[in-house]
Amino acid sequence: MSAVLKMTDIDLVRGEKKLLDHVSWTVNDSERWVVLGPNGAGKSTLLSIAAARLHPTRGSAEILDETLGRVDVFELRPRIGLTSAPLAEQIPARETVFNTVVTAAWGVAGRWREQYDDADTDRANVLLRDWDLQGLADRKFGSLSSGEKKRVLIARALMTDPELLLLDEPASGLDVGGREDLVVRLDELAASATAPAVVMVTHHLEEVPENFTHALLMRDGAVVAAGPVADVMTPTALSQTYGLPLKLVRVGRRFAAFRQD
Ligand SMILES: Nc1ncnc2c1ncn2[C@@H]1O[C@H](COP(=O)(O)OP(=O)(O)OP(=O)(O)O)[C@@H](O)[C@H]1O
Repeated sequence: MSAVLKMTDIDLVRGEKKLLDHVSWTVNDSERWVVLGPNGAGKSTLLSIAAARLHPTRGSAEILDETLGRVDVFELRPRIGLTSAPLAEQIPARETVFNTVVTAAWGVAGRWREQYDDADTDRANVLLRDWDLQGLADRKFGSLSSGEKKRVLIARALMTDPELLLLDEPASGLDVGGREDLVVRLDELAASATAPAVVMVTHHLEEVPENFTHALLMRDGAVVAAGPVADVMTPTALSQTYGLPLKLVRVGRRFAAFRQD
């Protein structure tokens, strides 16, 4: 077991505001983490540091054995898969599904004059098959349903065969059927011994796949609790995180939370 992510005493300050406050967190290569916390808790900010898109103001962030600030982030980023709403917005609506996936090999969002070799094409085709997208390869990204777009973006994030996969609210905006379809697919990924380490930010406990192993709870830029799901996903820790009394319901190895009156 080795660490793919090691944050030590990280602060991130913008103006007067501390977006992250003394955050220490380690993710090992076989782990699948969910990050939970109320709006504005700092989840996306933390993920942006893990994705080598933001630097901490203080503290150290080691990503895949490289230290942020001492590494060329353009060499590091292809080793990290990322999906997020801002990245999705960069995909041109007229781009095809195949090109949306394959262009991740060059780290660009729209195909232009880059050359792709057979290995790139083969990898993109495997991912389209794995994510049940082969029938949509020639469709324009902008014409897809929300669920199809989410699958394309995850396939794209996996294009470079990353060692760390970061998913920022991958199921946002999906209906129950779309959510369940995605949760099952993410669960299969989480259960796979060949999958990279996974970190997923979500607002909804129902979206946590069964095979996710660890949870990080955040509030006001700070860590409330971090560790194995069984230790961390408790009514007490979740109530503290969200600032209201919560009842936790377990269905098998899935969760839901409701206000405790
Ligand atoms: N550049 C910035 N300057 C000042 N404040 C910022 C900046 N970027 C983010 N923030 C603030 O930092 C806080 C944390 O934002 P972040 O997006 O990380 O939270 P989050 O937990 O992902 O929230 P949500 O669940 O609503 O997406 C928010 O209060 C946000 O307004």
